[in-house]
Amino acid sequence: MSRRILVTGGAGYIGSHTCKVLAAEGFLPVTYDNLSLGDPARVRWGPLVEGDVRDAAAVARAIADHGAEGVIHFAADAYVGESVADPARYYDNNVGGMIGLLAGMRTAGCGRIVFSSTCAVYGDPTTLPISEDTMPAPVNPYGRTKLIGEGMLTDYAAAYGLDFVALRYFNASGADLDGELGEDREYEPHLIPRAILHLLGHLPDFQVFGSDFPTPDGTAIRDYIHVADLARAHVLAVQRLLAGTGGRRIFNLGSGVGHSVAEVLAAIAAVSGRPLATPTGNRRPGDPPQLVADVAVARDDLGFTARHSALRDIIVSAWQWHVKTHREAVSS
Ligand SMILES: NC(=O)c1ccc[n+]([C@@H]2O[C@H](COP(=O)([O-])OP(=O)(O)OC[C@H]3O[C@@H](n4cnc5c(N)ncnc54)[C@H](O)[C@@H]3O)[C@@H](O)[C@H]2O)c1
Ligand SMILES: O=c1ccn([C@@H]2O[C@H](COP(=O)(O)OP(=O)(O)O[C@H]3O[C@H](CO)[C@H](O)[C@H](O)[C@H]3O)[C@@H](O)[C@H]2O)c(=O)[nH]1
Repeated sequence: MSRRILVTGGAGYIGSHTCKVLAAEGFLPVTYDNLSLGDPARVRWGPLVEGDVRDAAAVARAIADHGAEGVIHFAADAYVGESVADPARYYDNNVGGMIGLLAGMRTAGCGRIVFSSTCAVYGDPTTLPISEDTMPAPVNPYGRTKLIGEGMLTDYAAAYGLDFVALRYFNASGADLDGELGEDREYEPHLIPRAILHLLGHLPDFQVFGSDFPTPDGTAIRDYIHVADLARAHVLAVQRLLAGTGGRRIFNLGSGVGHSVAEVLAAIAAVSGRPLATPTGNRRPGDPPQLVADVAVARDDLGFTARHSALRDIIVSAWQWHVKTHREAVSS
């Protein structure tokens, strides 16, 4: 029988891609999602349990009913700007979600978890690339809620014997290499899908947020990692926990290469074959100038190296998926 993993947020972007890879690796992913942002149509590789991670009793039931041996916890709110405007929502869902989930796991006797953390825990670091031993100093409520989540894992591990792997992703991007899944949100805040939706005529007001950063071309630099690579890293983390070979660890997940907003837009124009006019607006509050991962620890300890995260590969997969899914707006 396939080993079962409860995947909170499995109806979302990274969660659904991870369920697909889990199934390909012989696991049965049991999606646990309240569908606040998720889409049930993306739950195709295992059952869907509709529920909220803040509901400890429902989490415990889902784990027991499905015999889950571990949890991958994606369910959260994850927009930096929204977290600044409405921190209560973030503390409620992201910290409250951790409280409920970990309580439910304890009740059900499930002691292994892979946690979606973020490079936002680092804030605005001065030394690049960013290694895991950089002192966390988040600059927005979203990053602070994720750092609290990491702290809870450390404390629960010490007190209750929980085993965990926390993965600090840099910029998740791209679409499933078979074209089955992609990045599709009701409100889309991220650079690559926004630029593509703009080119396809679905988003009129696209602009570059700031060209006065202390970077070579003045636009902000990020480390983009393909969602297929992220998904594979989660499977490695789960396998590590199930094997009992050294959890309680934190890993960066990135490509190790930084690209500026201007470089990303040039790549989108090249892949699409369309000129992309890029008006420049103000900086977005809370955006650090540069975030690039040091990937050595994930490579040497987790055995993870990004394979699909060359910028062009990311853009090609995203472009193809959006063209297929959204098509051209009638009047662009
Ligand atoms: N997208 C990125 O670039 C990025 C970067 C770093 C970290 N992360 C983290 O990865 C995780 C997944 O991100 P994503 O981009 O796939 O987001 P997403 O919004 O596509 O998916 C989140 C899913 O969680 C569900 N959910 C939210 N609150 C819930 C709750 N209380 N109970 C049950 N389900 C709930 C939503 O319905 C949705 O399906 C998040 O934890 C996010 O913080 C994302
Ligand atoms: O329309 C847009 C959208 C974005 N940007 C810029 O493009 C870069 C990347 O922005 P994204 O919104 O795609 O990604 P972020 O780096 O802001 O966010 C990512 O990193 C965050 C941590 O800092 C969180 O983890 C978040 O979930 C994750 O998507 C930023 O400089 C942003 O200002 C634009 O210029 N125009």
